Amino acid sequence: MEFVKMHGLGNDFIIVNAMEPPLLDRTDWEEIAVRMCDRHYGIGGDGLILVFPSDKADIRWRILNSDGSEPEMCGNGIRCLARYVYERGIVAKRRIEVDTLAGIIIPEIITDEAGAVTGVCVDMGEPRLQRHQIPMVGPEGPAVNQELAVGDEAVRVTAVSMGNPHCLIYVNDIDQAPVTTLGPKVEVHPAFPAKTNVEFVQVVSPDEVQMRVWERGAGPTLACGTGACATVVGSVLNGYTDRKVTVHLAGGPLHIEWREENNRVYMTGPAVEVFRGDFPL
Ligand SMILES: N[C@H](CCC[C@H](N)C(=O)O)C(=O)O
Repeated sequence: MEFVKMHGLGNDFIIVNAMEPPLLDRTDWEEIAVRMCDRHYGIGGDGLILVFPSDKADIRWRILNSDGSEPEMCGNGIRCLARYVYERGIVAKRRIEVDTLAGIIIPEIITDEAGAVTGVCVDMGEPRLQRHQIPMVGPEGPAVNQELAVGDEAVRVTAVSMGNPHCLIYVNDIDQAPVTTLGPKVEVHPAFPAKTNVEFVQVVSPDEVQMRVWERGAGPTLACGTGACATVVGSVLNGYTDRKVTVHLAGGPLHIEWREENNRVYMTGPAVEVFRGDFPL
């Protein structure tokens, strides 16, 4: 089975074109994702992206985490998908409509004067803030700067969904953030019935933050696109930043804007192809 390896700021994905039989008809993609994403026994990756035909958008995709779970959305992944289908002529348009579990998401290809792809801007849609939309247990309404008991710790959290759940924890020093200790505890906290991604955020200025992430179903990754979007929404709600923010991740910066006029979040960043190969099924 042919695949392409891509990444968005080091958040890396395996992409497979499943638009034709027999791949179109497979029902074991969760198991295949675990095998392909294994960094020792497989190709290695934070996730597997599958391209399918769609009757209501240009294409439909599935994104699977490296543990085989299926999130509603993935920001770095959809930039990689957009570049993949654009450069192969699968979708001969710069503005690509993708049918996802979070609704129709619209990446737009950015090129230089020579026509080379230099990045992707994605309309990530509107954030979801009501607890039932995260989902998060507790009194209905936005969860902004709420106290959450994690073991014998009391942590203040802000919860935002971009189709997938995010729990933001603000810290004073990003280099000391307990990503690999507190992250996995919050990921599976009973307050989040669908589990959650966990973002640690240090505010640098009204238009800059540092963020590190423990991802649901993938663990520590170098970048998280939906997490960066959630981080800006949460930072605005807490009064920490403006609506246009550079989110500095371990893998590099993402440019995020939560537009007041339409309540939609826009994410701009790179998508890079690393290698191609053939995986034995
Ligand atoms: N692990 C995430 C999905 C991937 C999100 C992240 N890689 C991104 O770029 O948005 C989840 O289960 O919600």
